[in-house]
Amino acid sequence: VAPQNTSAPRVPPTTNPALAYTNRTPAKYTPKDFIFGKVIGEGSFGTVYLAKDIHTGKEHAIKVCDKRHIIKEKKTEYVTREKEVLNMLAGAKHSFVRLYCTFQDIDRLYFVLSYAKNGELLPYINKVGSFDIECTKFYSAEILRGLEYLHGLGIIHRDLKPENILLDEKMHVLITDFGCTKILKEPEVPLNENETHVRERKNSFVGTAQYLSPEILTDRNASRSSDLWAFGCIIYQMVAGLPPFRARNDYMIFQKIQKLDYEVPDGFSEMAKSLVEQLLVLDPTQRLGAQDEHGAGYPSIRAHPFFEGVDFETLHEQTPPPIY
Ligand SMILES: Nc1ncnc2c1ncn2[C@@H]1O[C@H](COP(=O)(O)OP(=O)(O)OP(=O)(O)O)[C@@H](O)[C@H]1O
Ligand SMILES: O=C(O)C[C@H](Cc1nc2cc(Cl)cc(Cl)c2[nH]1)c1ccc(Cl)cc1
Ligand SMILES: O=C(O)C[C@H](Cc1nc2cc(Cl)cc(Cl)c2[nH]1)c1ccc(Cl)cc1
Repeated sequence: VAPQNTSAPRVPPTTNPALAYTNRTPAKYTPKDFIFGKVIGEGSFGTVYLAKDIHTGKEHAIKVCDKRHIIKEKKTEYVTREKEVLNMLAGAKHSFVRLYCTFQDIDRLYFVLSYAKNGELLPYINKVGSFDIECTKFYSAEILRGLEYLHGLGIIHRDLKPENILLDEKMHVLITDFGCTKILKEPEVPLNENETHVRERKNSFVGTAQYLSPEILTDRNASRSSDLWAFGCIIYQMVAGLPPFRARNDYMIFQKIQKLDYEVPDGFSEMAKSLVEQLLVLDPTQRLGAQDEHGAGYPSIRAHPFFEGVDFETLHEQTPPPIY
């Protein structure tokens, strides 16, 4: 406790909880260091709670996983790997849901994550129908920054879609990777020459198939370029309000993807159309950015006229354009 300054007038200890935070955080957290609030989501592993760190007042999303369930589902490997991935992302100053700390008690594992106060990106696209060009440029640029960082670490997301793009309090992008609710074991994807971190993938056909690239559908061999395809689908969706490959069921969606069967609606911005057309290319090696040198970001995508005027280096300091 700070030494009492005797010369100052005696004031009653504050009753304002905001001033009661010591900001001294414990070396190892326990559940008692948090005030658990409402449930913000039910996952396949456990429950995600809104929680407040009693030392800092900071809000977090805490993913609480039941150990017995993880063991029963034989998913300790997956959970351990997701923890590794999240730890690798800890260096990212932006763009990702971050893992602040982990701890356990007798029955549960606790992942203390950044809290995406404004939820998923998708409802914002649905609410306004489609983004104006300023919003599309800003949010595509923030997602691109995330992909550059992720691919720079040799990590491929493999399941990039609007549901995995969350928004923080200031409406900046926080990429995460919610596993699919049913996680079916899938043969280990072979490590390709430059991929250092193979993430065990759940059966990616569960959940939304609309953003899957042709190569994931056919030979399951994902590469960084698979994320560029998904990136193209998301840009299309921000402009058109709907994903490019739509059909009544997954099988028909797969057909359309493999035949590159999509239309660009009237009124679709020419610049965005040009960028989308260069990302939605069946041959992964021919997608814009696929030839860029690994680990040096995507200069050829940044250079596309669509991103004219975007300052990529200061995105996270900029105020996101209003979505209306
Ligand atoms: N960091 C977060 N901030 C805000 N909301 C979150 C956060 N993490 C999860 N949620 C919410 O909780 C819901 C469930 O999260 P969870 O990650 O468990 O989903 P899941 O798809 O079952 O993933 P997994 O299979 O890996 O558990 C999400 O759909 C999301 O709405
Ligand atoms: O303290 C650490 O970091 C290491 C432990 C390791 C660990 N203990 C486990 C117990 C079970 Cl039942 C399952 C997994 Cl995946 C487990 N992983 C741990 C604790 C909490 C969390 Cl969220 C992850 C891993
Ligand atoms: O918040 C979630 O549900 C996702 C996280 C894991 C997670 N995997 C990721 C992979 C990538 Cl590439 C990026 C982020 Cl931010 C990622 N986050 C997670 C944490 C714990 C467990 Cl048990 C499963 C998944």
